[in-house]
Amino acid sequence: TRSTRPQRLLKVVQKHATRGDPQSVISAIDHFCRRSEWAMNIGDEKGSILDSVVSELNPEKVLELGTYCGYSTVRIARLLPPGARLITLEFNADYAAIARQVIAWVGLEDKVQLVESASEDWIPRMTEHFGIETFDFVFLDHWKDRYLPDTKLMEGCGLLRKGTVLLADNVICPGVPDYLEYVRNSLSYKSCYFKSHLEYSKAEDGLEKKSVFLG
Ligand SMILES: O=C(NC/C=C/[C@H]1O[C@@H](n2cnc3c(NCCO)ncnc32)[C@H](O)[C@@H]1O)c1cc(-c2ccc(F)cc2)cc(O)c1O
Ligand SMILES: [Mg+2]
Repeated sequence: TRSTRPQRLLKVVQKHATRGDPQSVISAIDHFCRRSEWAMNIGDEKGSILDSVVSELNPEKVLELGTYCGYSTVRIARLLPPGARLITLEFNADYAAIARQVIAWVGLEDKVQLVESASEDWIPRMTEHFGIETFDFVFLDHWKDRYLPDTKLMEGCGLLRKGTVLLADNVICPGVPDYLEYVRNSLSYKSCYFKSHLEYSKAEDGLEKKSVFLG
């Protein structure tokens, strides 16, 4: 049977990227998605904004919702200081298998823990299973109708502290209207919008960065 797009993306990484070199993996995936097959990675333009938010924050404990093929996982993990940890949740077994191989290719397994599970099942287990009380940085890039319920779940589980930064992809395209309305009107967040473009496209898209300042 025909291979899947994530399988073809992994082949491109294994053929064109250098083991242990995150930048070469990022470049190989971006080239493939721009020139051969579009895929829903954050991409290079929004990815640079993600890089600057992570670099400025220097987080120790990071949560990513929606791994897909691991492109943003690699972008984030490559910037983390020694001892920092990134937990990424992916409930599709096929995508998780691809992402594990991409993460292994760049040699970032010691910083990244991929949990093959739905976010709503694992957010409540972060403390007892990983000993994580609160996260410093959360990247949301999973189903768009799950950003708001999962944010409320993280609040309810006490995983967000004063200063925790949440960064959400696709706030314009495909869009996350309920999430935007909530975080822009809620008194416990201040937020800013980074205007950009949909990955590998000229369509408008953007990232919304929120920092929790009232615990
Ligand atoms: O739909 C988009 N992303 C979804 C990502 C889903 C990934 O995350 C995984 N996932 C989903 N929910 C959960 C979950 N928990 C929730 C469910 O229990 N727990 C764990 N993992 C979860 C999926 O298995 C996938 O791996 C998107 C679309 C466009 C787009 C724009 C324009 C177009 F024309 C077309 C497409 C651009 C983008 O950047 C996009 O991110
Ligand atoms: Mg996205």
